[in-house]
Amino acid sequence: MTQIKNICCIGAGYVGGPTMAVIAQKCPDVNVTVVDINEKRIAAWNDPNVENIPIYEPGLSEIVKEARDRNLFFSTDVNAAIDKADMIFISVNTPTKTYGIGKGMAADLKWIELCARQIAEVAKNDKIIVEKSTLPVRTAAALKDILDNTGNGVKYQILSNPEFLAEGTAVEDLQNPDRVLIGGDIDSPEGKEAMDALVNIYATWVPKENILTTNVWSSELSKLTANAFLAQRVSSINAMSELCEKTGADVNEVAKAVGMDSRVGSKFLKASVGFGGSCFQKDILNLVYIAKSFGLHEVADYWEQVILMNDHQKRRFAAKIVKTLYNTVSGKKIAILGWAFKKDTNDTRESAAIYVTDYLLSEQAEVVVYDPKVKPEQVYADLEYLCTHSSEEIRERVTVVQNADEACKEAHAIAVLTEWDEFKELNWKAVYENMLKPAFLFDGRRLLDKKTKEELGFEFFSIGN
Ligand SMILES: NC(=O)C1=CN([C@@H]2O[C@H](COP(=O)(O)OP(=O)(O)OC[C@H]3O[C@@H](n4cnc5c(N)ncnc54)[C@H](O)[C@@H]3O)[C@@H](O)[C@H]2O)C=CC1
Ligand SMILES: O=C(O)[C@H]1O[C@H](OP(=O)(O)OP(=O)(O)OC[C@H]2O[C@@H](n3ccc(=O)[nH]c3=O)[C@H](O)[C@@H]2O)[C@H](O)[C@@H](O)[C@@H]1O
Repeated sequence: MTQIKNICCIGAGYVGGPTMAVIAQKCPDVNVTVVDINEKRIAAWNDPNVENIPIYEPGLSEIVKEARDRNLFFSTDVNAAIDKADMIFISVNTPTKTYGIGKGMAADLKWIELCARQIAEVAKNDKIIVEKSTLPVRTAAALKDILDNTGNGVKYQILSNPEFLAEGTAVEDLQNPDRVLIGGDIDSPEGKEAMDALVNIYATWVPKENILTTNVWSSELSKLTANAFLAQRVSSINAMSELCEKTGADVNEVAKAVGMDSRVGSKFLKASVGFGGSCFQKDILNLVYIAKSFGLHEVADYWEQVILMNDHQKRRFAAKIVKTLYNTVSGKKIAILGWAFKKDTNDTRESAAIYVTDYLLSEQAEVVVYDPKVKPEQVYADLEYLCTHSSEEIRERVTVVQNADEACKEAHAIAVLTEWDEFKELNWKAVYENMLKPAFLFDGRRLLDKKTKEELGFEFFSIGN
């Protein structure tokens, strides 16, 4: 049986970093090297002060502290790590294509292909390649094509091992996963052996019955399907939130009543200003693109509606602010509480806050942002990326401050866009007193209690109520 001694992971991002840290923690006899072309990111992973690692996740810095320089290494020497490894995880970014065929929908596999070509060039002995990135179904065939055509006699097994962690709970999700999914060439002895090698890594801490093995295509497609199902639940409850606002029903009560049916389940039924994050939108768009490319237009339209509903939810929340403030926010100060796409992460990719702020800027608002974990430069970069407003305008009209009280001072309105716990604990009485009146409070996360806020004097609006 193949005994894995050296693992290399290409990509030291939100998935590669935490996933490899947990493997290194649980398997002290395996050397794990995480490599990346981004020198700044690798330097941050190696920062002597472990609090400065580039990704904020509860519990992660402790694990890095325990394993780093024991059997967990971060490096920019990609070739050396590939050469040494028996097993190579590919955990690079697979964003939506921004050019050419499939622009705005298909996954851009440029970075995946570069990894395959680099492995093909460097490898001198047989390797197990593990797709950790989220990929379109049948990508393994393309990888195999590239790897098998070098003519240097090296043999590869390609496994699909999609990651299901959610940001903000990555460590907990990795340590106690609902399931680990491994797809491989189940029909050949070599394929089976490679799968067993990866099963054995996870079996160090995951019960065997939670480790699922399938063929490669099922594994690749299951990841896109899982994200589509999760996002679809959020869009479904968000659709109901708008109907609740018109009818006097309360979306939290509806979600509870519906979710208590064990066939439905209670998770992922929290109405919000819209889902964000680097993956839901990109993975569903990718699914839509794949369906279309097979001519399955009804399938494509069905899933696309999840995205359209999400866009609508973000837009209607921003529009509600403008309409409530007497149809104009021009020159008015709006405080944005929370910029990350969910609490307990510093990741802002596709965060609803970006789109709401962009909308408010188009209405000429003055925006003040506070988020406990997001740096000012990230806020500016996120807005600039949309290209709706010039960099000068954004820097003139958007201010990023260091605490919530400062953000809310003399504001016309507050919008809560990330459900950080600390926003619940603010001195809301003082916040109210320091605002212009009437003081409007828009809760995009159903985080705050309506009754107590109204008692303080706020004009309070929350999603689905
Ligand atoms: N962020 C998340 O919570 C989850 C993400 N995924 C999937 O995992 C994959 C990675 O996602 P993230 O970690 O969020 O991305 P990320 O953007 O945080 O990290 C990717 C890293 O790969 C590096 N990279 C790209 N090409 C490279 C190359 N040729 N050689 C060396 N390094 C290279 C980049 O510099 C970057 O640091 C994506 O396919 C994503 O869909 C899956 C589950 C959860
Ligand atoms: O492939 C991925 O990247 C990951 O995508 C999601 O994880 P993540 O995006 O990190 O975070 P989620 O907890 O799923 O939240 C996504 C968005 O939906 C929102 N959401 C979530 C749940 C809910 O009930 N309501 C709601 O609005 C969150 O606020 C957030 O903006 C999935 O939950 C992970 O299983 C998957 O591995």
